[in-house]
Amino acid sequence: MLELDNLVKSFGGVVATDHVSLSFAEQSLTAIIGPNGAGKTTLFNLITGHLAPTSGRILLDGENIAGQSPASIVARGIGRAFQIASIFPTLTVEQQLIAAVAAHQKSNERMLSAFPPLPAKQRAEELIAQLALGSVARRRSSTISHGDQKVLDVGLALALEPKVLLLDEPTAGMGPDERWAMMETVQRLWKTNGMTLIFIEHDIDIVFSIAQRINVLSYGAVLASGTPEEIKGHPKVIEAYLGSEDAGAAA
Ligand SMILES: Nc1ncnc2c1ncn2[C@@H]1O[C@H](COP(=O)(O)OP(=O)(O)OP(=O)(O)O)[C@@H](O)[C@H]1O
Repeated sequence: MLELDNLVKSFGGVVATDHVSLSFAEQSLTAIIGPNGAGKTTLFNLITGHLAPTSGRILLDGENIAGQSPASIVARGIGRAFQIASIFPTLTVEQQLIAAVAAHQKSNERMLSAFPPLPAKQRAEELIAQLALGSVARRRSSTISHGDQKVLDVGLALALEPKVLLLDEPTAGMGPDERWAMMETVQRLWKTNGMTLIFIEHDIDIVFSIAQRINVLSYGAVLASGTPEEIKGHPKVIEAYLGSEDAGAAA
């Protein structure tokens, strides 16, 4: 349903995205990995409309959305978690989710008029339960843990009911236990909400245990794409990315 076709993005002489062709099946869970500077975030910025590609197509359900504005791409169902929980530090977790749900319902008013949505508060409560944020729901977001703030960021993206959700390093800045808890939450949300989820992650253990498919980028290009088993045994990946220690483990 989401397909990148020969996508290229150059910044002057730097080719950050080098003829990338990838497809993401509906309701799949895919990780994007690669060394620093491999072009992972650039790829997300192209998909969300924050960057226009130099060439190539981004097909969502067959329609080319490459170069459209971020707002129009969000409206088409591609969401992304940003660090927005910290932008409204005086609002509680619950207030932020209610505001996000209400804003989404407002923007879809005409479309939804035939099917009245749940009241925003009720939908926000559902999200709080899914996000396991019940114990902090009435606290200002500036006073909750870094991990909970990142979960709230995911929830604010989910309030827009995306078909495709992009998460750029959801576990960044977390300790090991918090990382696994975060990824369990992400996995649960993915299963419950029936969406296509694509995440960038540096923690290889998390990637191999959670992702259904893994795309490896190197110097902007796709080095390998496959299931965790295929990627673990891929000679180019072992050589360029996993290193000799993991090569031994993967053998
Ligand atoms: N706005 C920009 N202007 C110029 N060069 C850029 C810009 N954005 C990214 N680049 C370059 O494009 C390449 C890919 O960067 P990108 O941030 O996409 O990599 P990444 O894989 O996300 O890295 P990291 O893991 O460090 O976040 C790098 O060489 C980077 O310097």
